[in-house]
Amino acid sequence: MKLENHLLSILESLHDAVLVVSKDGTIVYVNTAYSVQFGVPAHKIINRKISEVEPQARILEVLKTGQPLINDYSYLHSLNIHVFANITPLMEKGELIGVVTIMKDISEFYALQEELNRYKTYSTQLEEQLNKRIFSLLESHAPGMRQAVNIAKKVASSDATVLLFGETGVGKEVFARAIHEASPRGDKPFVAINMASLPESLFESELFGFEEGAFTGSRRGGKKGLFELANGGTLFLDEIGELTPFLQAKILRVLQEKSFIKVGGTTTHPLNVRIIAATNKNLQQMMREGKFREDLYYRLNIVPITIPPVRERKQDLPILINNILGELRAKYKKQVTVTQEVYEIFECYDWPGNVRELSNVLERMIAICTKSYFIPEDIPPFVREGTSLNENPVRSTARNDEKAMNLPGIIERTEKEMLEEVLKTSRTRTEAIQKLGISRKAFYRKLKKYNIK
Ligand SMILES: Nc1ncnc2c1ncn2[C@@H]1O[C@H](COP(=O)(O)OP(=O)(O)OP(=O)(O)O)[C@@H](O)[C@H]1O
Repeated sequence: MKLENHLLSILESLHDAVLVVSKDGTIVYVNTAYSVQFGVPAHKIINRKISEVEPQARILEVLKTGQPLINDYSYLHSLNIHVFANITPLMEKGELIGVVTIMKDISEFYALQEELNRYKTYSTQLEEQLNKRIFSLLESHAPGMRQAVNIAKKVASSDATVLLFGETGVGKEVFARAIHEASPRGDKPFVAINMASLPESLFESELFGFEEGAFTGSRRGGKKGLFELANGGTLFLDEIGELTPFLQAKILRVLQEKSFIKVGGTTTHPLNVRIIAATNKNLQQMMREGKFREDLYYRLNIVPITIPPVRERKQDLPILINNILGELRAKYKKQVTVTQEVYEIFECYDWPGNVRELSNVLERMIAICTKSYFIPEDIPPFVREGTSLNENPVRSTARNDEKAMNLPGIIERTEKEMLEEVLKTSRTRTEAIQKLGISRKAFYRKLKKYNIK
């Protein structure tokens, strides 16, 4: 078979549209696929100039440059379609004699792509809204806390292991739950395990479960362990710093092998969980002292997030109080508000037990409160006293007798002296505000109250 004789038949048999223009831009050929796909009979287009038919045709560019355009997207105004085309110069003896275009109508694909993009935008918006709701408890004005929340939001969508650092009661579990809920595993279980409360003897059966007959008196049908209950979801390993070296080795093996064997069993069960661990211990220090395994530390410390204590984010007290009171109001069926004086006393306390302590204090206050607002007298004495005692132990000890006589007066005097002292040793008022750890508003209110210029 002599191919040259059959070239036209070959072009006619193609399913892609073919259009050939001569050097001067005249359309000299379109194949049947072109006419069928675009609904243009050959006689209506042949001998017309491409520049008239489609003034912005990319073919004109190839005619001008002699350079091919491969997999080139364009929109054909004359036909109202989107096409992908290979536009190739036809050369003879080194000279351009025309251009051949092979195109595919991708309008349907294009429409689907557009729809997909619309859905993607919509799902991103929904995800953002969901994230906003999930992380709403962790809203903050403090840079350290905002940074922690931002990392949590970013890492939520992945399966990366997260290690949460923070003092007791800062909200490590609240963070872990938020990361879980915002993750693709959000509709699967979230299982929290407090490592400090697990005795070594029960560790394996609690975590891995046991098979029927694993030991005398073991339950019929065996028992699922926490690892199995968390399957597909998130496992929150709280107080990881409390694990004994023996248990550290056990946990490490499971994390390395991503599988576990039930007590009394031989079958290996795959572990499909996302791990979030938390500690209030300095794990690096523990590693240096040989109390925490390095390999376990590095396996857990993929994405570390440090949650600052409340004393470093006192500007968040109104948000935290609002969050907590929201629940307490419903629980106690009382509509209680917080007065400015109460805020100010709260701001001066260091909250060593962090959000948990704040929550307990508010609950204690709401439980005994008979008015529709809290006043300083509703605040437990240790918080009110902490206001002056924490700030200057020497001065407060010296005034113990006086304190017993007139506590509010002493608090005020001490506060005034502290303000004057901090102002004296600060270059700017902003610096003083930072040192005092109170809001700008509270700072200026106090200056006015004590007539400090
Ligand atoms: N941002 C917040 N808004 C409202 N309540 C919060 C917030 N953060 C924490 N809490 C509440 O404070 C208490 C302590 O929080 P959580 O248990 O998450 O702290 P933790 O750091 O895990 O504590 P621990 O170190 O003792 O395990 C809980 O009752 C929790 O609901």
